[in-house]
Amino acid sequence: MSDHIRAAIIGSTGYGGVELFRLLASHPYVEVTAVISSSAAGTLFSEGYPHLTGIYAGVLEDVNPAAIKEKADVVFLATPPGVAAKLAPELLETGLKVIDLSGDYRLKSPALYEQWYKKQPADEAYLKQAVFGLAEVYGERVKGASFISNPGCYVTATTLGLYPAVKEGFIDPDTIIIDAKSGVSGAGRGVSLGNHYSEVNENLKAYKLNQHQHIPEIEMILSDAAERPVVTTFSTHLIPMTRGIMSTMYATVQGGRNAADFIELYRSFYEGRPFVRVRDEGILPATKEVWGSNYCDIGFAVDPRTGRATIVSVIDNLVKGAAGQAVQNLNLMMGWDETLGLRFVPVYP
Ligand SMILES: NC(=O)C1=CN([C@@H]2O[C@H](COP(=O)(O)OP(=O)(O)OC[C@H]3O[C@@H](n4cnc5c(N)ncnc54)[C@H](OP(=O)(O)O)[C@@H]3O)[C@@H](O)[C@H]2O)C=CC1
Ligand SMILES: CC(=O)N[C@@H](CCC(=O)OP(=O)(O)O)C(=O)O
Repeated sequence: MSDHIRAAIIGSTGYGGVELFRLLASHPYVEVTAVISSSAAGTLFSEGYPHLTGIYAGVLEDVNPAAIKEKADVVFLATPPGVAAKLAPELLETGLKVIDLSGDYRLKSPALYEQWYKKQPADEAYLKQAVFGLAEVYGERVKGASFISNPGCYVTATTLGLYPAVKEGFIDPDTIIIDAKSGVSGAGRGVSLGNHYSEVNENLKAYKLNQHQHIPEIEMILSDAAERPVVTTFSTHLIPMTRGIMSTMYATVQGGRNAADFIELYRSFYEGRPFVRVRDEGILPATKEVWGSNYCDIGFAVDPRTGRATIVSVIDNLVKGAAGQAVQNLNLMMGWDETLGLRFVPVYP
């Protein structure tokens, strides 16, 4: 077990990449030795991100696997879909450890990836090699791995909120409906018509209904929990805030369980996992309560009149939904305490 490593970030000019930099900059065992850009190499990192003035004096570097290997032991890919599919094999072949934040290695079926992402899938041998890092569920597999595929942001909030109830038969998996909402940083730093200020401000929009690329990833995890195929309705909405995801999930309760039973199950399932916090009965979490942190907070309401449970799960999309969970996975990979570099209180208000 090593106690110091050097990290490179590809896609550092994006929101996921710059959030990785923020977290790694205060990690006790990690030094960021390269920030990489495919379009702005040679310019100062702080030029695009003035909040880093006086914090990181280095320039952005080219995407060159051999050169990255000279400077780093682990590389994070915070790049758009399709980039890691091509780049990760080359990075792995140099001997680098790789943590990919994109969706390129999450689905193990190339055909399924092509269907939902409309892009050329990664090589099947590398798809098999990538360990899916939903840390609180598959953390044991992450330990000692050298290639991690970090889960999607919506997927993290949703499946941490559903997995114990499906696994233990508290809800009927065939009745699940997921209503999810994200802040605009979930769409990355690039500007498009759908996410500029006057389109988003004072507005609430549903998008990608029945077509969201996270649907097969959610179904992969729920099917694993149920030990049979599960399909689900998953609806996404864009809300006028910067960070945060709330997944509100509805399902028919089995076995007459009440909210107290759910709370007891979840507290037991996530015991010893410091980043999942289960609210007391009658208290539902809000996105602001996890803002800037690696927490996933979960609350329950069970309606005896309808026989349905409502599960509310919140995360910060850029932390637990992306960079924070990637750092958590690095900690698990390296055999370190999973909270290293992530022990901070949410920003409030
Ligand atoms: N935003 C979020 O909340 C979450 C994002 N993700 C995933 O993480 C990844 C990054 O997302 P996000 O940071 O939001 O996106 P951004 O659009 O903000 O950033 C992506 C960065 O990737 C770089 N890039 C683009 N093309 C290439 C290429 N061919 N080779 C190398 N680098 C390239 C660009 O930088 P440059 O031009 O400088 O190279 C760009 O800044 C995506 O796959 C996203 O789906 C996952 C969970 C949550
Ligand atoms: C608000 C918003 O647009 N969010 C993005 C989340 C994208 C993402 O995180 O993509 P992958 O996890 O698939 O890499 C979306 O809904 O597509």
